[in-house]
Amino acid sequence: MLTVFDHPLIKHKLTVMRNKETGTKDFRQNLDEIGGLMVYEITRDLPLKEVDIETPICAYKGSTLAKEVVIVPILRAGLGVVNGIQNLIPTAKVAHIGMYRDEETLEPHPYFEKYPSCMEDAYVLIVDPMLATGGSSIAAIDMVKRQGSKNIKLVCLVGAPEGVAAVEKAHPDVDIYLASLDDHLNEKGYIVPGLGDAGDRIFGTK
Ligand SMILES: O=P(O)(O)OC[C@H]1O[C@H](OP(=O)(O)OP(=O)(O)O)[C@H](O)[C@@H]1O
Ligand SMILES: O=c1cc[nH]c(=O)[nH]1
Ligand SMILES: [Mg+2]
Repeated sequence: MLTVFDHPLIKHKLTVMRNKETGTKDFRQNLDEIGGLMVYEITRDLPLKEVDIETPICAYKGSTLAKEVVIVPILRAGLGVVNGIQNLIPTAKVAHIGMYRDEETLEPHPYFEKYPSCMEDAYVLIVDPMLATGGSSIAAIDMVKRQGSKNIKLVCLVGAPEGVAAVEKAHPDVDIYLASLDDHLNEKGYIVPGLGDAGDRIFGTK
């Protein structure tokens, strides 16, 4: 299932990010904020468990999160989405998947993976600002599934129709969330209109 968020705050912040005049600091800040806004909606289905506590006044049956939440950024650019989610879910654990896309072939190349021990039963959010051909996301979902995870969501900011179709075909059980479904990929595999190279804009490496 694909969900594209239609919210004025997300549209406003994404426009700031798309603007080529926006520098690293504001790019990162808006990415943080959009990540938080998206995750607030995405996590409506987070399971809760009942807990007995005492308020200063009386006994109370309350609710706490029933599952571990694991954020899985696809390095490097995915790191830019972690902070905004952790602000809302400070107990979330963070796995890391290192992956770069070959500039010529556009094939994904994994170079690092590290997971917490709770992956099998966790509520997993794979995060990356960009879903272009879908190769990196598909490879990351494959890797997370090899850890035994079943409850996986893919959270990206900007997606291309080609990438969405590829992920839906490879992993029909994984819900995809976007802030914007853009128009197409150009001949170099960049999303149009997009926001350029997200990793470079987050880390100032251009
Ligand atoms: O859908 P795809 O065609 O696979 O492209 C998307 C991937 O490309 C970018 O990463 P990049 O390879 O630039 O690595 P970086 O984050 O280190 O810059 C982006 O952050 C995604 O991970
Ligand atoms: O448009 C794109 C496509 C892949 N990776 C990016 O950072 N931007
Ligand atoms: Mg990059």
